[in-house]
Amino acid sequence: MVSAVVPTPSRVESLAKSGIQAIPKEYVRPQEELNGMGNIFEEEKKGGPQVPTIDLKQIDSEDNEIRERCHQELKKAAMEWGVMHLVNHGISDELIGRVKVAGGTFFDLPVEEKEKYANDQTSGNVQGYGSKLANSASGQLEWEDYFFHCVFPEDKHDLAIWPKTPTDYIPATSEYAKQIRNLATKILAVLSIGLGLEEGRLEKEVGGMEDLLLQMKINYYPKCPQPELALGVEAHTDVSALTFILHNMVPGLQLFYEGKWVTAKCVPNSIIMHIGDTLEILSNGKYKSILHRGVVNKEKVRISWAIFCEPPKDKIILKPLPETVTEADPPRFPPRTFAQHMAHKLFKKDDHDAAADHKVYKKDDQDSATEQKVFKKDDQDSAGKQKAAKKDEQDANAEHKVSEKDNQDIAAEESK
Ligand SMILES: O=C(O)CCC(=O)C(=O)O
Ligand SMILES: [Fe+2]
Repeated sequence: MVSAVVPTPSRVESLAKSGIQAIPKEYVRPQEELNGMGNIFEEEKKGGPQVPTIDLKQIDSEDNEIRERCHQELKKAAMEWGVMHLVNHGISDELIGRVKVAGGTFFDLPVEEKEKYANDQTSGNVQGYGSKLANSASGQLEWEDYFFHCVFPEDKHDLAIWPKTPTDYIPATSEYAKQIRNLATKILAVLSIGLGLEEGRLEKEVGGMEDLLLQMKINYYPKCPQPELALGVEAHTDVSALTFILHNMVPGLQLFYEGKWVTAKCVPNSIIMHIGDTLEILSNGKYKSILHRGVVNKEKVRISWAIFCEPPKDKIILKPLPETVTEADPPRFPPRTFAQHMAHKLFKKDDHDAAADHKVYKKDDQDSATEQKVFKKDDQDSAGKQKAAKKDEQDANAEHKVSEKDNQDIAAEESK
């Protein structure tokens, strides 16, 4: 008798729908990444420190005092948390509803239909429908599929690769991207003023209207039979300047704040905004890029729509702006282009993974002793802040995030 060849599903959605009770070992994360994870619905109800909610209604108020109060709150949240729920952000619920329906309808298509949009990471084509590559036997996978594409500026986006179904996908998503771009300008102005800079400064430093690139990643997290063993998105900081996130009101986002994982509550009509590494660098660490991860569950599919606002890869050298540096507070980050910054994070990947990926990585900052003294930001941040667990290069491009985690740090921190 000829034994049937069972195709290995390459999409997490297919795996989830196959009825398996136990997840394949590639999706089982090491114990130190899972400590204190809990059931996400229970976690969402917990008290303790909460991601701040910032009301932007008065961001442009004519009244100096009222406007100032709004600006101060935004600045404080960017400095203390580096992540916040934005409300009264000026983007209509109707448009946001359309974006969610469009993305949701696309992901409701059969996997075979979505495969027509599959990206090809091996040839460097990261745009389209994808999942993290199973690049080695020990490679860790994430419990999600995604759709990734550039959404702004218009001369850099390629509508040919955007979903054609549903028909509202393109109009809704491009209009949303345009409005997010304008919101980014306003936020960057407030954050510039918050550093004592002229209001257009950060906008210019990240590339302005022409060069700041907006990339959308729709994260689709299927139901997971063993959510306590998996991660939808592993712990990382975003490399972007700013990231704006919508979701389908299913909890899943966790932030590593003061040594503990805090679950973001689902705030109606809000947009979650992250400060990414780019602004952390430009502000010499005054604005924080917070470590975060995506947790999955058994009961509900979770979808999130992240727009990463990123400086051009090679055109701009990112380094602390002179105005943010003093003798007492020297530069915490060495000058690097955005591409170099991403590569540097990848270099910090541990040797074991590096071998598995058939790439040569240097150990964390061993390249320069001087650099370690002046620029070792991870130490300054907090002993508890987790570092290093990495993505392969294509994945990092596709997901515009690079994970950071030091297993011992996590174990030490979370066993407290
Ligand atoms: O799904 C989320 O809420 C967060 C996803 C995320 O962190 C990312 O795509 O970089
Ligand atoms: Fe992220």
